[in-house]
Amino acid sequence: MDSGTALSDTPYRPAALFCFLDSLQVARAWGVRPAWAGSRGRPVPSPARRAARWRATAPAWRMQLPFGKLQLRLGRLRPPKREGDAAAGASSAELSPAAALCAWLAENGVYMEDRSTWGKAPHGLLIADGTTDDGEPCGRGLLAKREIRTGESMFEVPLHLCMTRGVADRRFERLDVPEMAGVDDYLALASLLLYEDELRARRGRGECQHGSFWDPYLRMLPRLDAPLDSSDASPLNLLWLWGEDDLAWLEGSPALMAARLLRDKIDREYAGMLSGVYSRHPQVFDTDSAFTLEKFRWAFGILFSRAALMPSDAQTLALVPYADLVNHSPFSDAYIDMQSSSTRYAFRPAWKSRRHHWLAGALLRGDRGGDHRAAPGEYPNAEDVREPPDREIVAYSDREYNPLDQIFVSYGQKSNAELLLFYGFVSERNPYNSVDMSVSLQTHAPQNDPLLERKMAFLQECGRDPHQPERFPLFADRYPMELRQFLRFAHLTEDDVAGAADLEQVDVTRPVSAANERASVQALVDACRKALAAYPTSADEDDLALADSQMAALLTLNQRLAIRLRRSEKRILDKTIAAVQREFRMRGG
Ligand SMILES: C[S@@+](CC[C@H](N)C(=O)[O-])C[C@H]1O[C@@H](n2cnc3c(N)ncnc32)[C@H](O)[C@@H]1O
Repeated sequence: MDSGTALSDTPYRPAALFCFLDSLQVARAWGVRPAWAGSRGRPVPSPARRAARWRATAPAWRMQLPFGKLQLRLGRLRPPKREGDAAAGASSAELSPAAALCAWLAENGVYMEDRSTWGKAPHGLLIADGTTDDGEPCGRGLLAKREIRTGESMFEVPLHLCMTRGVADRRFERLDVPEMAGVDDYLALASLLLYEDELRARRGRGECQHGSFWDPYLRMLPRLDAPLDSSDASPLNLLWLWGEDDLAWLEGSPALMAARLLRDKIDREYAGMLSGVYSRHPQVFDTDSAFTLEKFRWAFGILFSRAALMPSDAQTLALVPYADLVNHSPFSDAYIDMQSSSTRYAFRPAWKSRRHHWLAGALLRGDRGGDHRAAPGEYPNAEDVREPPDREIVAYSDREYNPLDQIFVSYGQKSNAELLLFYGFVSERNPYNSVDMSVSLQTHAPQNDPLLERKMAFLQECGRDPHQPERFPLFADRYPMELRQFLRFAHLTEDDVAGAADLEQVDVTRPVSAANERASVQALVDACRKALAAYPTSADEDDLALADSQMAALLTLNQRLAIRLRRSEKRILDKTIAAVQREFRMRGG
């Protein structure tokens, strides 16, 4: 290199993660919606606009009274009863988790029927236990039960069924833990999840009568101790929860460090809660069983992989039963959001079990149906802590679905490393896959670059820290022009800036000089080669390990995921080298 400035060899640290680590506010810090939200960077039509589009294109039956010929035709379309259909009359303990969830939704005002009724289309979805996308297992998912049209609302889940920050605040206020109102949203929601999950577990052990209001939802959540590669129980298998043996398969990948940092951060958050709120209220937070470090990690894993931050109201972070069964497709434009309720949901004993509850309560003069063993903190219907029923969570379909097609939403435009870190899977055909490249002025060799001081001062004026690396994502088919501009800037020589009063006058948005262009291109190629050399295996070896069925059969799920991730990163680095060199040659370099 002909200048003293160069690409830094600082280890990769994903910018997004670092913002997150600073504040724990994943989505807000990223400036994007997290788990669910699609179309990052693109204008998002409001739910009202989508609803209007849906109404405009809605089939006639959507507007009609729920009887007549059309009703009969729809009746024929009905698929056979499946596990996900609410099994009338059975108690929730006898039902499969999916059926119990559907029954609970129906009891709480969600329209789950197969036939249309006043102003309501038939419920369009069913829960499938083992789904796949592109041949890869996705765990549970939602399938279309009938044809679903573009723009149609696929489901509506009332906000009063969701776990939100507001619910956590009200819940812990009633438990006499006012400090919870002052902690971060994620910490409050994780604590609520652990508290409710302990009620569920105690009910399972016969230690209390009702358990949690969210019992059927909690039963559906993946667990840390569910066996990997199991088809019935779903394991929570996010990268940052992997053991060191599995992480070692990611040597060379930036994701390895990201996983360790995230786990350390969560562990520190736990230590903070343990020495603060939890230890001050031992009667609420049992740190020997319900609020252990392992369970705290589980709760954060659930929040990262399932909680939704609503695009229309970035303040609302929610665990949304049922909606969080939709799997991700990077090709989907659908996302979940919140809107004013289209139905008058009400807390009233209108459904069978509630009517029974209310009747029994009335007969026993307010004894709430004779719940003899209600444990402290047990709220059978949790009505006084739930959100008001004036809003609902919806997702509008971005395409047509045929019966039994799996429906998808987008969790956002995420790289494979982000998908593995926060969701536990890698997408083979992910157009948003990227590898971050770190570049900086090399401060340890200032004597070689007479312009180094000026360059550092200039970066500082631009609001950047010259001692910190700048990170840019490399995609398979593109990289940001800002990366080239930074490299041109880093490699400016005195000849390049001759005649310019200050560095600002040098236009790095286009080639500055032949030598500068050669140096900056070479720096990028060298950085990619260095990143490739950090992996202990080549892309060909990874391909072979996955393609050879005998070798692949010897690998565990996590080993396969690790190989798929690092192979996808190497492909990007290879393609970047080829593209940069081609571009340089085409410009006559
Ligand atoms: C919001 S949940 C979706 C429901 C989930 N499949 C379940 O069994 O409960 C997100 C999780 O689903 C799985 N998932 C979602 N989309 C996937 C995909 N395209 N491929 C593989 N797994 C996927 C991942 O395990 C992820 O952590």
